[in-house]
Amino acid sequence: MASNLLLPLTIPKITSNPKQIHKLILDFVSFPPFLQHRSGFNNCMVHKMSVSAPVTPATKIRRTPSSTPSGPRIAEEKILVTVRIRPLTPRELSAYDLIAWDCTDENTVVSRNLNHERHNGTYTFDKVFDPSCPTRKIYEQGARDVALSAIKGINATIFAYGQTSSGKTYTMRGIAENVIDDIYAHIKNAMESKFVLKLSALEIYNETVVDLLNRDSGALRLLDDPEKGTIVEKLTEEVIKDAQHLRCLIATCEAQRQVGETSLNDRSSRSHQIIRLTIESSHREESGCVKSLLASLSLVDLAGSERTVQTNADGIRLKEGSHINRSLLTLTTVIRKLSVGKKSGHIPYRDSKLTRILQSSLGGNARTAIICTMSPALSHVDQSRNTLAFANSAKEVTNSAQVNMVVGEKQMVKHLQEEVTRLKAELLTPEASSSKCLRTLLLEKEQKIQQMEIELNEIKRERDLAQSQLEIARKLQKDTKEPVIQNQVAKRLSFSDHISISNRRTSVRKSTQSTQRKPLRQSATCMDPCMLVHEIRKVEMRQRQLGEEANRALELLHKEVSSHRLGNQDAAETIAKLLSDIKDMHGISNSIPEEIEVKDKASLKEEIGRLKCEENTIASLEEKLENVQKSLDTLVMYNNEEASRSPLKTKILKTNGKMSSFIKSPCSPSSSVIHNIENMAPDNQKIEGDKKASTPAAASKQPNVKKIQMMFKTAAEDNIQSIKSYVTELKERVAKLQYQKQLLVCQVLELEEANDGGGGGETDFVEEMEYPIMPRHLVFEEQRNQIIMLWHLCHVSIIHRTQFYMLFRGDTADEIYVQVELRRLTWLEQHLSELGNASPALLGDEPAGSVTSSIKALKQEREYLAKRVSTKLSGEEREMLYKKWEIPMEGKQRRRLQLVNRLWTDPLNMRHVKESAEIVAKLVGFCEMGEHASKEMFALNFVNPSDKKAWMGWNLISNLLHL
Ligand SMILES: Nc1ncnc2c1ncn2[C@@H]1O[C@H](COP(=O)(O)OP(=O)(O)OP(=O)(O)O)[C@@H](O)[C@H]1O
Repeated sequence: MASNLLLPLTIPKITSNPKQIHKLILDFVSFPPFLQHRSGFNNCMVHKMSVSAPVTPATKIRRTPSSTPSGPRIAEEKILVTVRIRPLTPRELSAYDLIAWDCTDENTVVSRNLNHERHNGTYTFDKVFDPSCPTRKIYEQGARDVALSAIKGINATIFAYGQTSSGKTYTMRGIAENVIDDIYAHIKNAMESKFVLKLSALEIYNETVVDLLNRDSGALRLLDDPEKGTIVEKLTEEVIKDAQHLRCLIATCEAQRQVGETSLNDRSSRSHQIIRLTIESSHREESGCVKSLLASLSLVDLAGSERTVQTNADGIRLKEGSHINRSLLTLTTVIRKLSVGKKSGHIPYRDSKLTRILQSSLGGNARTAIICTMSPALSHVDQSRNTLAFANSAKEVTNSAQVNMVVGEKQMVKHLQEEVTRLKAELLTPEASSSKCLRTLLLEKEQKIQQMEIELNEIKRERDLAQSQLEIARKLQKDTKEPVIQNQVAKRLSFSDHISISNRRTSVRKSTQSTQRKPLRQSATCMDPCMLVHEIRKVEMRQRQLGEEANRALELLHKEVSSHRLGNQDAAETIAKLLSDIKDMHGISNSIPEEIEVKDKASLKEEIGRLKCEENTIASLEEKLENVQKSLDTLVMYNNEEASRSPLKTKILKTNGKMSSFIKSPCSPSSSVIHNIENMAPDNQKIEGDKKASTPAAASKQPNVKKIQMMFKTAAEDNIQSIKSYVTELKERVAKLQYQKQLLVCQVLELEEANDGGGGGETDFVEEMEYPIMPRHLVFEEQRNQIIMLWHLCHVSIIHRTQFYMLFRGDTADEIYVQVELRRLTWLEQHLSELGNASPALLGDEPAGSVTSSIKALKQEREYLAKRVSTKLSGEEREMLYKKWEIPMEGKQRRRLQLVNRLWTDPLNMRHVKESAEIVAKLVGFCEMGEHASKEMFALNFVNPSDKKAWMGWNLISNLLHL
């Protein structure tokens, strides 16, 4: 869409004042090279500069301070969100529909709560317009400021969002009219500038992009341009001659757009329409050099969300409605995630063509205003609530708009050369009177111009260098996700590198401060913080394991020592100390949090702080191990002394039982020896008896007892020795871990420095990263929303939906079922749409037949459930539901069917989904089934308690499989 946007620049007369030219060039290069965004057009440089877009007090745009204190500032601004309530339509008036909303002031809309719900809805926005408000006012207060930014080189987007028939097209038509008037009024007044306006227009119909200025070109492809973002291939762009021409083209686009009749709107837009006006303004500034501003204004009229029950859509309208709802669901998800901020993780722009095309307007380089339109009618209250919920999220989304400036370098150089030639010519034909003075002056000028030419070349060279650096940085950033860099990280962590940590840290700091600062910082920036934090986590886990191992070792030691029954106060103290030491160690390792999500810069900083604190903790861990080792040495010494001083016989024999428990420990290094001892002396009592015996038999056992003593002593020493070496080993491992961790800290510090010290461009690298880890509950919620939409699109049994919805709440064990369901439904939906798009001649009646039979099955299912309403719901419950779901007073049977027909019809409204599931669950006695409703039944098939396959989406799959 953006291709061929730029016309060759025409240069008005340029000043010959070298000072001014020089200043302009300095202006031009005063932005770091990484901010000099190179456009796709030859010989032009597009600058993105900070925006100081005027903010009228009336619009009350919320602004947040720039996140980059130094360097060029990028203005961050929240999306301007307004709400327009239209008057009741003749259709609503004739149905005696009630008004359900009040605008209590110019920022607040309140639900009248005619349904007596517990929560009264009050919503506040930048502006709220009541039904009497004319479009001119809506334009002035909710769109003009943003729209006219396009004249100043800032991309702008205005879009209307709302349910079908809420007045989006009506509003956008008025906005476009006003924009055209204002833009041409501005052009008329800006005599010093030249404007080139171009128009392109497209619609997204059933997920197909169509050129509204040339429908014959068929479906257009979306391409990803690394610099320009998503572009539409081969989209026509018309150069606008004047206001009348522009109006005419917009009218043509409107006439080309897909429109159809539904029960809610005679002329319902069945596609999303995007009209893009590109404005390029070149003007002569005081400095006299050419600069152009280039921006686009997108006017977006979305198709409206619709409930099948209300539109009574079938056939082609149903298919259109499904596509509309689906892309709006993606838009809602994108907005919801953007509103949460960086914690939200991946933003699914690519899930629909609409969000791909609008990506830069949603959280990107544009100023955006959204006008949410809604019907005041009570019959649409749920849909209006959805719109307001969308508006609520949208008002939290922040954009970073920049001025897009274009400078034609070739023209500048050419002009300078012309200037030199002109001055030379003047020199050759001097006027007699002032010849000398003029000659000197011209010589001076010539010198200056030469100097400037040199400078210009230098600037060009710098720019090329910066661009190539940027390319390398980008490439590196891409590469960080690949194994090569992971290997590099691993290399950096390897212990073969014997440079001391402090040296390394100093060298890192020095190098970042040196003249080589940029490449180093770039490489640091390219290190994925997630990867670093992941490495730190691994180290911490190993530390925890070491703590546990040390704990086990000390417990063994404790058993070993107590088995000797030293009975000595010193030894008891030693043991107590050892145990408390090891507990401390364990505590330290346990105090390391298992999981910290590091998703944004703030938490990364927190993480760095925590790591810094932990250096002390690790030091104390080392100290404790040192103490443990000392204590062990003491024990060994004590043991040896004891062995030489007093016979251990009695004590050892008495503790035989305890030793055996130690023997069985897998850590015992002398189990075979002790095992022999066990066989030789199986019972304390017996040996005690033996000891006292004076019979020859008893006497014959005396040498055995000595042998046993010796063996016990050796075994005990062996054990202590092996535990000692084990502790030494642990100590070494902790030291290694500390080294490893400090390396990581160094890397994180590098990263921090690179982020803090760098200009906006480098910060962007980090901020733009999409962190892959997303909390499980959010993933589940996301997937469940998709499933709900797919159920709706594939006409899956509502009993199946209910059971699935009620059973799977996001436990870890549910993941597999959710995956299976999602895959199966995605497959089904894809096949349905493929069949839907295929030529009927190729397929005969099959796809239509499959869909029809599913819809029929769903209808039968609803009839079945309607019959159960009177038996499964009490009279009171029924009345309450009729009231709540606005079921008109008609025959009993009809009311029941109407109630059931409304269940599971609004996949975008989670409250509706939950309530529907609860009602269906009651109707089929799902709550009573309790444990019988096993999750496993979802593993293979769509299910239904009554086993009527016709009700399942399954029969649809079977049909498809037979194609
Ligand atoms: N502010 C308003 N004042 C008077 N009439 C309005 C207003 N807004 C909308 N209408 C009328 O309401 C009807 C529906 O409006 P419109 O076609 O603009 O809705 P929409 O949201 O674009 O619907 P869809 O999504 O189905 O295309 C039209 O007849 C339109 O003239």
